[in-house]
Amino acid sequence: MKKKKVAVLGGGSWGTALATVLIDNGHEVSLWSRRKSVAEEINTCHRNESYLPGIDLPESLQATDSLQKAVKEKDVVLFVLPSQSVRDVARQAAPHLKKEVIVMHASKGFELESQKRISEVLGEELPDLTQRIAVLSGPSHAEEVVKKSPTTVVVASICPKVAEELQSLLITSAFRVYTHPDVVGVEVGGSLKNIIALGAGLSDGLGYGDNAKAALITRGLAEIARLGMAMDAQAITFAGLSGVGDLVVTCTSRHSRNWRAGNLLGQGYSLEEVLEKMDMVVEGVKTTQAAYRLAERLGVDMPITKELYAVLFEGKQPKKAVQDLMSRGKTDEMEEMIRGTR
Ligand SMILES: NC(=O)C1=CN([C@@H]2O[C@H](COP(=O)(O)OP(=O)(O)OC[C@H]3O[C@@H](n4cnc5c(N)ncnc54)[C@H](OP(=O)(O)O)[C@@H]3O)[C@@H](O)[C@H]2O)C=CC1
Ligand SMILES: O=C(CO)COP(=O)(O)O
Repeated sequence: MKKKKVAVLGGGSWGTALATVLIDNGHEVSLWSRRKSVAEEINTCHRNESYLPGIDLPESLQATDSLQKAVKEKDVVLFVLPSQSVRDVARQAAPHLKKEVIVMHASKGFELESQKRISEVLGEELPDLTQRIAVLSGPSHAEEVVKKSPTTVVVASICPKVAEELQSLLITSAFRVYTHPDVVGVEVGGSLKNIIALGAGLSDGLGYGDNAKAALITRGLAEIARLGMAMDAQAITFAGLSGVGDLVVTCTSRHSRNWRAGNLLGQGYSLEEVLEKMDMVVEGVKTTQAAYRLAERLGVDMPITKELYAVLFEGKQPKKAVQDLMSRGKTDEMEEMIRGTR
C-alpha cells in the first residue's frame, strides 16, 4: 500500500502501541500526547515509561504535544483516547483536518452524559466526515501488540471502502485486521465487555472460582447482546472478535485494567482507592453508569450491569450482589430466542 501520513491522538498505552504497528508498515506517524514530557521522552529516549515501561519504541516514531501540528496534512487521524475526552479533542482538531481525511477511533466506552457511541460523537463534531469514520476494536492488549504477539482486530465503518483502507493501513503479519460492517455492534461489544471484566476481576478478588468467571462471561455476553440488539446491532457481531473475543481476553488477562480494578474491589478496596491506584484509564466504571442509563431508557434487562452499578455507586456489598444474581427468579437460558423477543 502507498505510504500514508498518519496522526495518532493519544500518547497512552494503546495510542503508542498502534503507532508502532503503523511504523512497522512504513507509514509516517505523528503521535500526539497532551503532556510535553511524554512527547519529549518518545522523541529523545524512544520510550514511553508511564504507559509501556521497558519497551523500546521505533526511532522513527515522532511525538508532539501540539495537536495542530500532529493532524496537519495527515491522510488518516486515529483517535486513541479515553471515551470521555474524544469530543473535546475532536472539536479542537476539527479546524486543522484535511478535507479528505479518514478518521478512526479505538475507544471502548460511551460518552457518559449523552450515552452516545464514540463514532456518533465524532460524527457530531466532524459533520463533513460522517462517511469517513471507522472504529477499531477486538482482543488486543497494548502490552502484547508492542511485542508483536499475534493479535486479531476488526475495523468497522458504514462505508466499506473506508474499512478496507484502514485494514490495508494497519495489517501486518502479527496484527491481523478484519473489516466489519456493523459499527454499532462493534462499538457496543467493545464498550460493554469492560463492565463484565470489572465483574470478573471482582469475582476473582472475592475468591470465587473458574465456574463463576465462565458464568459471568457467558451471561455477560447475553446481556451485552440484548442491549446491542436494542440499539440496532446485529446479533452475530457478538459472536466475533469484538464480542466474545474481547470479552474473553479482558476477563482473563492480567494486562486488563478493568479486571485489575475489579480484583481490587473484590479484595475490599473502595472505588475511590482503586481509581487512585490505577494510573491508566478504567473505562468500565463510566461505561457501567452509561449502560445502566441506556438499559433503563431502552427497557433492557441487564442484571450483571445493575448489580455492578449498585456495588460501584450505591455501596452494595459485592458478596450480596453475587447472592442476588444467583437467587433471581427461575428462567430459561435461551429465553429471548424461545419467546422470539429481544
Ligand atoms: N490499552 C489497551 O490495551 C487498549 C485500550 N483500548 C482503548 O483505547 C482507549 C485509550 O486507552 P489507553 O491508551 O489504554 O489509555 P491510557 O490510560 O494508557 O492512556 C490514556 C491517554 O489519553 C490521554 N488523555 C487522557 N485524557 C485526555 C484528555 N482529556 N485530552 C487529551 N488526552 C487525554 C492521556 O494523557 P495523560 O498522560 O496526559 O493523562 C494518555 O496519553 C480507551 O478507550 C481504551 O479502552 C482499546 C484496546 C486496547
Ligand atoms: O480492550 C482491551 C483489550 O482488548 C484493554 O482492556 P483494559 O482497558 O481492561 O486493559
